[in-house]
Amino acid sequence: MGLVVDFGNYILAAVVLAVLIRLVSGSRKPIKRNGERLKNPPNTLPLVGNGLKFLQSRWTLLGWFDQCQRQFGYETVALSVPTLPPGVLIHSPRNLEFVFKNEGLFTKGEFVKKRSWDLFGNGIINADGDLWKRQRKAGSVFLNTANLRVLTEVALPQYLAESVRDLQSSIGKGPVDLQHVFHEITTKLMAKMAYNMEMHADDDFSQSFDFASGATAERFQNPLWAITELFTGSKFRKSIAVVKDFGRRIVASAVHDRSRQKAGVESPGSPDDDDSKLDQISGTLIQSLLDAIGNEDTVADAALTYLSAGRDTTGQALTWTFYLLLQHPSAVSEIRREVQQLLAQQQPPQDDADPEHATPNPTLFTPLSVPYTMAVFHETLRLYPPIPFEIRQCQADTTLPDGTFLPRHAVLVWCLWAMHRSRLTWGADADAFRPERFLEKQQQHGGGEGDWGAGAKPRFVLGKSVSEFPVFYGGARACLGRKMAELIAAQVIPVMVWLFEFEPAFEGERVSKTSLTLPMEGGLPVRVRRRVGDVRSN
Ligand code: HEM
Repeated sequence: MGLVVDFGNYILAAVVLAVLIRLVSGSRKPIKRNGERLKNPPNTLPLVGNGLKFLQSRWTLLGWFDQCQRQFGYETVALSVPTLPPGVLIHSPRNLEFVFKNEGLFTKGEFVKKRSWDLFGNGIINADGDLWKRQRKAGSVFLNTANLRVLTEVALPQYLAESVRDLQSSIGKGPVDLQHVFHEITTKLMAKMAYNMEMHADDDFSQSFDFASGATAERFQNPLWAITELFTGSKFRKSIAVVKDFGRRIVASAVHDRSRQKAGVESPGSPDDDDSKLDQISGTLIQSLLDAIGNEDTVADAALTYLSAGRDTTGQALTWTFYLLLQHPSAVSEIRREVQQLLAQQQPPQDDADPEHATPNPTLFTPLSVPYTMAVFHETLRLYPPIPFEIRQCQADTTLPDGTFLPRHAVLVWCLWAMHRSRLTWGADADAFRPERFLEKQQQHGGGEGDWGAGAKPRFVLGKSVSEFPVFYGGARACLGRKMAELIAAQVIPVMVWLFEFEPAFEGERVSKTSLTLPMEGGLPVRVRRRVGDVRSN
C-alpha cells in the first residue's frame, strides 16, 4: 500500500482539482455500444467517476476488478477518471483476441509511455516500430534453444544448488523469506546469462528498482501523479538515478567484454566444461542489443526492461506457487510422487545414498517430464498473474467485436486477475486452486499411481486460448520468455518440494504490494525443515 497511503494528504486536494478540471474541460462524449451508453462499474461517482477507486491500494483494486467481472460477465463497461481520456474495461476473450490481432491499433500509447518513461525509457515494453523489432530480435537471439540448454544444464542447476545449500544451512534457525530465495535465483540467472554480470536480490539496484516499480505503478492509479510527485517524489527520483546508473554500468561492462574479446583475451578452461559453456553464452542479450541498437542509453533502457521482464515475473510466480502449496498439502504430495516416479525410472538407487534425501539431479525435470508440477505452476499463474493489469490506448477510431465504439485515444483496460477468475471461462470452481484443470489423462501401459489411477499418466494441457488465459500476453508482442519461465519452474519447484518441508511463519493472507508486477508484500516467510518420512504416506 506504501505510497498510496502517503498520498492520503493529497487526496482531498486531488479530488477538488479533479472536479474543477472536469468542470472546466466540460463533459466528454460517453462511449457507446450499438448506440447505447456503456454501464458504469460499481462505486462510480458523479464527477470523479472511478477516480477515487483508483487511489485505493492495489489489493483493493484487484478485488474491485474481480467484482466487476462477476457483475458484468463478458460485458464491456465504462471507466472514467477525471483528466484522463475516456476508457473501457473489457472482460470478453473475443474482444481481447481482437486487441491481440490488431497490435498497431492498440498500443501502449502516450498514456502508458508517459507514466513508465522514467523507469523504462525506450526499453522494449515502451518501444514501438523499428526500435521494438530490433529489441525483440535481440531477445530471440538470447532465448535461442542452445542458450536455453545452457540455462537448464549449467546455470540453473548451479544457482539452484547454491540456494539449496543456503536453505539447508537455515534449518533450525529463524524464518527464511522464500520470495528472496527465488528472486536470488532469477536475479543471478538473468544477470549472468543476459549481461555477464554478478547481481543479487538485495543489491542497491534491486531495491531501488523495486521501489521505482511501485511508484511507477502508482502513476497509473493517481491521475494527478505529476503534481503529487512534486511533493512525494524525492525517493522515486533517487531510485531512478540508482537504476539508470546501473543500466549504464551494464552497458559499460558489455563494451569492456567486447573489447577484451576483440583483443583475443579468452577465458581459461576447456570449451566443454560447464563454466566455459556458461561463459561462452554469458552476455548474449546485451551484446545482441549493442549490435542491434547503436545508442548506449537506449541499450541501457532495453537491458533494464529485459531484467524486469525476466527476473521479477518468474521470481514472483514461484513465490505465489509456494504460497499456494503451503495451503494445499495434497498438491505437495502429488509433486513428490511425480519426482519419485522420475527418480525411480532414471536413477538406480545407490547403496550408500538415502534416496529420500539425496538432492535429485535437476536436469531430470523438464516441462514435459513433470506435468503435474506444470499444472500447479499454471494454476498459480492463473490465480496470481505476475502482470495483473494491461492497458492499451487506441490509435484510431475502432469498434470492438461486441459493438463497442472506441474513439481514438480511448484507454482500454483488462485485468488478468479478474479474467482468470471468470466463471464463464473457468467454470464454477474458478476461485479454487485446482491444478487438475490443466491435466488430461493419457493412457499408457504400466503408468504410475496417485490420483490418476494405475495405468494412467497425466499430460499437461493448457486447454485455453491466449485470450481466455492471457498471462503471457498474445499476438505479435506475446511474452518472449515463456519457455524460459517454464523451464525454471520445472526445475525449481520439484527440487525444493522434494528436499524440504516449509511451514508458514506468517498468519493470515499474503497480499501484493503496489508494483508493475505482483510482488508479495513482506515476502513469504517460512520455517524450513529437512523432509522426513516416506513420500507415499505424506
Ligand atoms: C512467469 C513468468 C512471466 C510472465 C507471467 C510474463 C508475462 C508477460 C506479459 C503479460 C507480457 C506483456 C507485457 C506488456 O507488454 O504489457 C510479457 C512481455 C515480455 N516478456 Fe514476459 N513474462 C514472464 C517471464 C519472462 C521471462 C523469463 C522473460 C525473459 C527475458 C520475459 C521476457 C519478456 C519480454 C522481452 C516481453 C516484451 C515482449 C514485446 O513487447 O515484444 N518474460 N511477459
